[in-house]
Amino acid sequence: MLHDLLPELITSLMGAGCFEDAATTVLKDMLTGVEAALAASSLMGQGRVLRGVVHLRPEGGYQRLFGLEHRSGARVEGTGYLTSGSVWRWLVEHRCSVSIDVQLGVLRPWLADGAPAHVERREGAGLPGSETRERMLGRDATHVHVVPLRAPGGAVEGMIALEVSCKQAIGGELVWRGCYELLASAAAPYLRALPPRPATPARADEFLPVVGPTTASLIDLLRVFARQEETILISGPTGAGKSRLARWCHEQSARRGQRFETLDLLSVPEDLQMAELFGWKRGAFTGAIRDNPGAIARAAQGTLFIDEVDKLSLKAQAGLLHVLEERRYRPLGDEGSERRADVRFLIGTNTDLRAAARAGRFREDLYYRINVLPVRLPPLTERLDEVPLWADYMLSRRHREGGGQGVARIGPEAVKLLLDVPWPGNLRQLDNIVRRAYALALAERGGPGGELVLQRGHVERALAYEGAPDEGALLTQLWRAAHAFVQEAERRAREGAPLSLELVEVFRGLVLGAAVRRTGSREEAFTLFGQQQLIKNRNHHRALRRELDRVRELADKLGYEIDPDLAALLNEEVETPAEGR
Ligand SMILES: Nc1ncnc2c1ncn2[C@@H]1O[C@H](COP(=O)(O)OP(=O)(O)OP(=O)(O)O)[C@@H](O)[C@H]1O
Repeated sequence: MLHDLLPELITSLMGAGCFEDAATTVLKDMLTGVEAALAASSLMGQGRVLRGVVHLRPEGGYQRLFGLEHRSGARVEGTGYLTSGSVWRWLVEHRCSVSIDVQLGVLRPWLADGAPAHVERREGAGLPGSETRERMLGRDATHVHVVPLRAPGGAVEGMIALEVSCKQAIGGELVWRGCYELLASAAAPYLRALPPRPATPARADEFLPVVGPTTASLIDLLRVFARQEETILISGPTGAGKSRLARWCHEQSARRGQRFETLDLLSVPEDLQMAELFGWKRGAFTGAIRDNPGAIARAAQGTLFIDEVDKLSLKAQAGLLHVLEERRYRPLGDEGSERRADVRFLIGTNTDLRAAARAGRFREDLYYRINVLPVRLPPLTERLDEVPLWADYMLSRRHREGGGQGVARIGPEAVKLLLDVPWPGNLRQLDNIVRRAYALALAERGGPGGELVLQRGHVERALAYEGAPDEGALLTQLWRAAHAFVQEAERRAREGAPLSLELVEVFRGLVLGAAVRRTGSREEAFTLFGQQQLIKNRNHHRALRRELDRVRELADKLGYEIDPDLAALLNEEVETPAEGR
């Protein structure tokens, strides 16, 4: 009986040095239990135990995956075995074990300690989709038993899946006798707390030039995920490297060599999201003067990375859900039948999608559909061991690009300083700092040349620029604001109340207004933009009022609630001091 194995299991777990040791221990016991149950049943000699897999995936992303399988009479490690996203969802919600008849797609919940609940769920959430079933059958699994791994508060943070091949039991009863939940509870604290086995030095490459000790196990996991066809959800703060990692996943997948497309939803106005995704036929909407294939068609046979997925409108979310489930889509304005979407989807976000789903901003079903293989890329401050490596890589790249000879390296004091920066902009910010520091070092030396060492002073000065907005980023933000403006104008035009182009000039008023609020002085605000002459003639009050009138006019026209700071400014400006002429 599995019960009898418990004391020995705990002793072994106490001696385990890493997650993989603990996973091996508990899987061995469970697989032995399944074998014994099969042998004691009427199916004796008719079924085979295939493998067990431990998944550790607390909220936020997968942390570990480990499998043990029977091969030629021996148990060997294997990791590429995923269970079903919908079963995971079911487990999180119901927190009890389930067994799945893969062929029939029947899911049977079990009560604690192996008593089957008398419910057969043939419909609704929890049933593995047909793709998942095919994948499981493809590796011979006809029956899967899934046991939750719980955190102390009861939340499910992982699962153990045991797979059996027994064609005779399809549609019938495969008996999972034993107390798998008990063993899982005993093992859960060790599985959650033990560190991963020290990873073999990760291979850096052209697409992922740095893999530090902290992310090595995450990258190993992602390498396994990349080879599947399932959707990977990459979350992480802005600038952490999600887009580059998505590209790397494509290069690790069977689709490498095919197209890799990115659809960054931050730069696509809501009205055009569906069109950008699915493409359109000429005349599908005003301005559609020729056919456009759309991102899915452009990525055909390859990979499509949809970044900032949380920016999708609810309508476009429904469209994406359809294409993820049915693998079919139709371009806008196309009267023909739906087209097949032969694309592997990778999804990026820097927000908490689960929270967005709870708040009703993101469809829950879509969240679960894309949350099959979630990974969280930590902020740079959680992987400080990578800072010197990335800085070194970025510096050498810059040096090479600039035609520099010899090596460029970072002095030890400069490295120390880099380790103290909070890095809100993550790798992107680090790259900017390194570029600036390099430019300063070059300027100091009087131009390019041979070997170069970045000193602490260079980095200090580069960091001092941080408060100042990067010109490129500023232009990008203006570009996005322009899109938002045009989108609003389009909406109004459809309603027969077009916005006047004059109102575009509202931006000047907003800038001056912001300057007044920040400096607390009209004079300082105008001086900031070189308008001393206006001040001298005491015309700046009138100029400001004119500009702010435009802002007021736009605010009235749009009828939206405006930022309280802006509202205060507009009210404050009603009275204007005496002016010159
Ligand atoms: N694998 C990489 N190789 C080279 N540079 C990288 C890599 N990953 C990140 N970087 C650096 O970090 C910057 C940000 O990376 P990336 O655009 O992938 O981040 P992100 O997480 O997708 O950001 P956002 O959420 O803002 O889209 C890059 O422009 C580059 O300077």
